[in-house]
Amino acid sequence: MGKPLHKIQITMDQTAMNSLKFPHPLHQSLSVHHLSVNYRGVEALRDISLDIQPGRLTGIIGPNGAGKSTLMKAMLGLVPMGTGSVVYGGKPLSQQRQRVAYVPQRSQIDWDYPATVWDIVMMGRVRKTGWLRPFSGVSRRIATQALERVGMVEYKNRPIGQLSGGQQQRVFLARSLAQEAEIFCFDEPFVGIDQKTEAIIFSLFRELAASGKIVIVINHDLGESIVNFDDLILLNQEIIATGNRQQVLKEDYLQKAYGGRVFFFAEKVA
Ligand SMILES: Nc1ncnc2c1ncn2[C@@H]1O[C@H](COP(=O)(O)OP(=O)(O)OP(=O)(O)O)[C@@H](O)[C@H]1O
Repeated sequence: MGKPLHKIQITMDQTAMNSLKFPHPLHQSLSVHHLSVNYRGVEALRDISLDIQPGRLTGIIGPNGAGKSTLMKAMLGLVPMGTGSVVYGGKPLSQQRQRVAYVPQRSQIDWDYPATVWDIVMMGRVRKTGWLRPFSGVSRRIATQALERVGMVEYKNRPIGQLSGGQQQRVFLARSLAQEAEIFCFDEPFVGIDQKTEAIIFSLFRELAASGKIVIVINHDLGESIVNFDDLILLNQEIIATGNRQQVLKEDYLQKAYGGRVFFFAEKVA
């Protein structure tokens, strides 16, 4: 590939540079072994096995109904697995929920819930603080810093329902930052947001990955933004392909996942 190769080179150099700049003390991958999920007898996921690496921005892609959200939820113990296991640092992830920050799809959040921006971000500190205990000064500082990082600190007293979609997404991102997690999971964070906010969110994801976190993002959009991902999991009930972006964005894999509906764009974005 003459022209696209140039693009690949730049991205690979960037990733390599990040690894050098930010050593990853944890170096623990997240491993999924033979995971399957059935909803009332209907198979949603079949025999999924994969490894997700820290320090990389990992995207889960696939057509509507492929099981992307189900995979994320099953990994986090939010829907029951039929078979399989999910292991992090030698232990089941379900026993280590405090290490995980999860932001669900917008449609699964009750935006009429009477909470301010500050309330939402402080929810990220509840596990570290304990229920019904007052938040410490440290927790308040961490929450403020998280809001500053997403550029939302001046909105801290606003009811969450009164913000735009992009602002709401940034607040939930701040809540996940306040959790000080090791594994970050985002289900379709770019739905209904403008390109500027998308760029801000991607740069935060990249920062998280560069600091050695596991960052997993479901992304239904196969447009140019796909170049932001280091690794991809291409799914359609089963794994079609996993690996780095160049390994996954191949015409035959995409056609297998999407059928005839996908036009060949792999050279352009890989
Ligand atoms: N709670 C549920 N009960 C029954 N079936 C479900 C449930 N949740 C999802 N499914 C089914 O499981 C399959 C996978 O759904 P899932 O939401 O994981 O796919 P997805 O890839 O995230 O889709 P989309 O891109 O449309 O969000 C679909 O056929 C869906 O209808």
